[in-house]
Amino acid sequence: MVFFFAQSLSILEMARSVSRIFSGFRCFGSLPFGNTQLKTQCPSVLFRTTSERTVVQVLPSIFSRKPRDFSLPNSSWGEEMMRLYNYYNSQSEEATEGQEDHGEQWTRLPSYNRSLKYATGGVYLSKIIQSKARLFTRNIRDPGAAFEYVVFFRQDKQRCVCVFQAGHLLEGPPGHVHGGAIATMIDTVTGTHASLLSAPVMTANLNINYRSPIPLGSTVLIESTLDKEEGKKKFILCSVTSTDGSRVHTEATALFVSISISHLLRG
Ligand SMILES: CCCCCCCCCCCCCCCC(=O)SCCNC(=O)CCNC(=O)[C@H](O)C(C)(C)COP(=O)(O)OP(=O)(O)OC[C@H]1O[C@@H](n2cnc3c(N)ncnc32)[C@H](O)[C@@H]1OP(=O)(O)O
Repeated sequence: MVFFFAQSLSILEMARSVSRIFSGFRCFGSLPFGNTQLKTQCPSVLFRTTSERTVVQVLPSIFSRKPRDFSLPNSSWGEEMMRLYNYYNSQSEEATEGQEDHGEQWTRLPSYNRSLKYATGGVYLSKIIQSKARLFTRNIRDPGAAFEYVVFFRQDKQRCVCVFQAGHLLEGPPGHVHGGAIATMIDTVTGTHASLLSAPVMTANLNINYRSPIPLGSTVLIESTLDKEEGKKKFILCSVTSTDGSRVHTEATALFVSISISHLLRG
């Protein structure tokens, strides 16, 4: 279960927004959740029952520990993964001060192993929903064993590109990546894209055509573009190709629907 807060903003605002996602939930207000209400008061967070008994009060220092950003290079990243990371990263420097930013550069999106833990107040939502919850794609400790990926976003083109290296634990057909693992990555990239447009969102529909198998251990590009927006619906197109673009592995369309937080808490 994943949700995030972001707005469609200029690229500099976007970068700030990305870092805010995980420090978000500040001044979250109160949320209806069965008989329990979560009330935040900046700078401290109060978690109360309906009888107004304070269960715990937390100071901001608890949230200051910096989480690991899994979208940064590690020793398992192969040559092609590093080459593409460096390529997109070299085009993603922040605009210098005073320079107008039109979102014409790539922005690398950080990626953590929990959706909620590092959000101010979110730790309590995390406890309510499931205290041991971890992001599906980031829950295998052995670097390189499963999903190694980094997502970049370009606002002016409404495009995400993900460099994905598929580890040995993702085997489906012998020597090749499992279709469910490919679907997971498509959902992740298109879901990230949709959430940048308006969050929180959930996948309503995902259509996938598998065109050619992806060799295990290889690096591929997953690209998403915004097809159209209709009210709270976001239609996203996605393709998975070899890194030189010569081979189409997978094509997909995805529909995301904006939801309210209470939709998630209802279960
Ligand atoms: C800055 C950012 C950094 C990002 C940092 C990243 C953090 C890391 C990222 C990881 C990213 C992972 C992303 C994973 C995302 C999931 O995997 S979500 C999990 C899988 N999805 C689910 O479990 C969803 C289950 N379904 C539901 O909850 C509800 O059916 C939905 C989808 C929310 C829709 O319910 P609803 O809000 O009541 O909407 P409803 O009124 O029924 O329909 C609204 C509209 O959508 C249409 N619709 C609804 N469902 C469908 C459907 N299946 N097909 C076609 N149309 C549909 C309706 O027809 C309606 O259309 P209109 O009449 O408005 O034209």
